[in-house]
Amino acid sequence: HTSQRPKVLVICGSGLGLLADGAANKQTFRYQDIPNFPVSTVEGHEGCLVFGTIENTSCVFMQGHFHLYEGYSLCQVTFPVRIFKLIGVETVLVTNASGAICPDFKVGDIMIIKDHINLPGFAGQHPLCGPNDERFGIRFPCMSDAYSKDLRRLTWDVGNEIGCSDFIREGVYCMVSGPNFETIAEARMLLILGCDSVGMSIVPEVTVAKHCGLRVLGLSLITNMVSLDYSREEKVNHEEVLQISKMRAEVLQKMVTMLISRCQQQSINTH
Ligand SMILES: O=P(O)(O)O[C@@H]1C[C@H](O)[C@@H](CO)O1
Ligand code: HPA
Repeated sequence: HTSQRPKVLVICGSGLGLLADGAANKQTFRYQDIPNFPVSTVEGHEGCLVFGTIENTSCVFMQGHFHLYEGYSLCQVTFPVRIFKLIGVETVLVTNASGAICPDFKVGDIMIIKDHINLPGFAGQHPLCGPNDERFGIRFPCMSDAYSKDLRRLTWDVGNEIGCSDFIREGVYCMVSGPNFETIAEARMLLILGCDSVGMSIVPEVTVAKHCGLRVLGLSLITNMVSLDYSREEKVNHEEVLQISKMRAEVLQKMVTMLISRCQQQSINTH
């Protein structure tokens, strides 16, 4: 149904579907119309695939991704990554919303993901469990360099250029299954474990992407401060998460669009 053969996949997190707005020649498909594709069940995830071009790079945007808490298996959650690998994607740019564990972070910060902690993976909820399909990758993939150093460096440069270096951070993202937000004791544990932010997504997709040799960049928008203190009165909710995503969507879209065109100029992604 499309003649586009994207080289870049952008996965849009909660409230970040607008990231596709920077693309030209758009062609949109609803997940529900694609055979065997999961559908989005969460507010802030439109459930559309948008094909388009940025400069001369063919891209596909997933407006909405899938979560364990929706009842999907990790095989279903990561299914699109494998599809796009087969279609010819070489680079995956994942975005999501997360809560800050690092007390120095502020709401609205954009965290470049340097590394992650796969907490569900520790408990056996891992997308690579089961027979290994050698066509995609090896049985025991290395995960110590999941997030491309080149792309992280480029993100800092682009961030400086568009004047948002004040709210760019770099850190460790921890995935929990959700759907509840963390208890204070859990948040304190995550701080001790070395997490800078916590969320409910993208680690399975990144793991599968790395397994099949894709280059990965992860950007996590800090939408709330996670309570580490019993005396703190504020309570996090999804509406607040979506409100902050909306507030930063435009700048993130600018960043993502520039990153993709710079990648092409510097031939970082599509070699
Ligand atoms: O971008 P994601 O989907 O990771 O966003 C977070 C996790 C939950 O889906 C939701 C909670 O507000 O936001
Ligand atoms: O505080 C949070 N915890 C888990 N997931 C999240 N997604 C956005 N904020 C949060």
